[in-house]
Amino acid sequence: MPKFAANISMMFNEVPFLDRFAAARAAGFEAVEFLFPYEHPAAEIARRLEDNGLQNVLFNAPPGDWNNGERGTASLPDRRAEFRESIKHALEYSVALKCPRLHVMAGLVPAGVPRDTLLATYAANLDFAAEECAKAGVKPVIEPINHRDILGFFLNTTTEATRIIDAIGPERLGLQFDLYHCQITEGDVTRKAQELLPYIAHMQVADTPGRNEPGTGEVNWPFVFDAIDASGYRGWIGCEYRPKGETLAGLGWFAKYRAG
Ligand SMILES: O=C(O)[C@@H](O)C(=O)CO
Ligand SMILES: [Mg+2]
Repeated sequence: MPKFAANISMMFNEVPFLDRFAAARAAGFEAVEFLFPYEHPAAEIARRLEDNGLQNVLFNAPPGDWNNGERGTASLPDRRAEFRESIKHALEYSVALKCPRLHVMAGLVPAGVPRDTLLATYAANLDFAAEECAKAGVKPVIEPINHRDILGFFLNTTTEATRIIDAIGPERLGLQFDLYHCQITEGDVTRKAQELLPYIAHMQVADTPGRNEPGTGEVNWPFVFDAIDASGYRGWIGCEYRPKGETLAGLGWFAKYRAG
């Protein structure tokens, strides 16, 4: 049976962030993921997890100035010192939250910098992240993102991602396989999920084209989820979607997967 984690950056926005843990648990989730925990003390988030019997399975390293459009610093040559600090800061949270995966975002391609320079920076930074994460028992992950949601993002395809993962070592760096981005950029999501299994350390889903809950768009999710399960994937699948209406009203698809 596939295991689903609620993405509480997108789901349960009816209540403030710290109250979304209880809301996710009440809806039948045993795990949560979110983009960024840094506005809240790690101890407070740890308490919410504990109080609600939830695991935290993924969050992102600090992405630079998110509110001003930045989407990660891992490929940016002039941000290496900041990148290193961001990984150390993230890992303090990983340890406190007992979170096994850390998403490291590549960043937006800056004008006038050769792609080779960005790639060399990306590789060096990911090697550093892998080293630091390993000491904390965490696996860093990278995610190819489509150009519609994040125009100009450095990492767009699973082929680019697996190339860099092979260079760093698949045991040190994993693929965050977001089927929503894959469906937009590449398609063939079921085959991709099966073929990329050796690289995948986390999955995420949303229906296309609207990025809403499974069943609101073009993908046959029961078929895809059955195939993922049959492939032997036993990791978490994050529900990284914007509910079309109320979060609870859109959880019909989840009824057959919820615990208990
Ligand atoms: O798919 C996404 O958008 C996210 O997983 C993310 O981490 C950054 O936007
Ligand atoms: Mg994603």
